[in-house]
Amino acid sequence: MVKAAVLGASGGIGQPLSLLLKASPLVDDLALYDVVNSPGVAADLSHISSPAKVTGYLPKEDGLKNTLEGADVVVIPAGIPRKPGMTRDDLFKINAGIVRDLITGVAKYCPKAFILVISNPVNSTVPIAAEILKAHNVFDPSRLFGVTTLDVVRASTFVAEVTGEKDSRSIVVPVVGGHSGDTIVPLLSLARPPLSIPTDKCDGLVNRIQFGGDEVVKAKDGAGSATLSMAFAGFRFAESVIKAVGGEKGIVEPCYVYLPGVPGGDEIAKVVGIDFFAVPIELGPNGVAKATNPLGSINEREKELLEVAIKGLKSNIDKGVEFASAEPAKL
Ligand SMILES: NC(=O)C1=CN([C@@H]2O[C@H](COP(=O)(O)OP(=O)(O)OC[C@H]3O[C@@H](n4cnc5c(N)ncnc54)[C@H](O)[C@@H]3O)[C@@H](O)[C@H]2O)C=CC1
Ligand SMILES: O=C([O-])CC(=O)C(=O)O
Repeated sequence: MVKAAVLGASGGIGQPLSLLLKASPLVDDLALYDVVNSPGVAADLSHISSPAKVTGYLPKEDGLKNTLEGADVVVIPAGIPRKPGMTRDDLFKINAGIVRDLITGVAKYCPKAFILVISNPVNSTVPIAAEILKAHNVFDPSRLFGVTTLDVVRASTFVAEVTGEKDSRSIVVPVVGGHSGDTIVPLLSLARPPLSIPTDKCDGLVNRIQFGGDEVVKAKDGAGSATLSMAFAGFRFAESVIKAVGGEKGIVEPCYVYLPGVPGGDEIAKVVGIDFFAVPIELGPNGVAKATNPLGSINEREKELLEVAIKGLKSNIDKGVEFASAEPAKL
């Protein structure tokens, strides 16, 4: 039995993500939570002929508790998205409190669940989540993930556009660091199969992967940011976690984790000098089975990108940690 919960299920990401989870044979029970419209989304999805039972809850009448009790996987796309001219950090003011309160619910009602944080700024919302879980004495770093899969998906897609590869799924690019602009570090030198792209084109590609989110924000022109590609990416990551927990071996997905607390992470934390960082993670029955370190063999250009990313991440992480200790949840 796998119960998945989506917090922020009525939103631009929440709805298509919930659709993909409902369509998945790997999910038996799907609980949807939002401050608006979640019973409607649940009623709609419940007519789909797939195994998952779907329920929808609002905050009233213990909605968060009912959503989370018994949940194995909790996916969190709740919060406001960007408009043109905004950075992800501009979302902190509103989304930090939303994530803090939802994670407090997770700590109380399903402390052993795998938690997948999509809400931006991921660089800061994941440290907030960690602090809240710590405060409740239920923090298991192997079960808390910042979802950076969209960066990996974009890397495959954009590289394929340059190389002419028809099936972008066959291109795997490790993307490390964080999830915003120059904290995103695509490691093209470690792509599989190896790439033969001229250096000048590499710089353009790296920039497109780092700022791919801006392309969508600009094109949507005030109506939000990536939702459908994020639903695809979020589902891919959730499915990977569910499969690994179910015993499937060899699943590796880059994601943003608390390095000192996960197997193999301590050494990488020493190299980068910060605690939260995305690296390729081998998933297993308990979440993170092993953090892998691709940084030993990167090229000089990538080392420069890494340095910039670490600087930005440091302040994003500190901001999240400070917020969580200054403004503990009121729930
Ligand atoms: N990690 C990533 O790669 C990506 C992250 N995002 C982020 O995902 C978040 C959601 O984006 P969209 O779905 O486009 O926004 P949206 O505005 O369409 O949907 C957000 C949903 O969250 C709900 N919500 C707000 N406060 C809530 C609360 N306290 N409890 C439960 N639900 C609540 C809203 O009612 C709404 O339905 C944004 O912060 C966005 O920046 C977006 C794309 C990629
Ligand atoms: O750009 C945004 O604000 C949404 C996001 O995180 C992405 O598309 O990568």
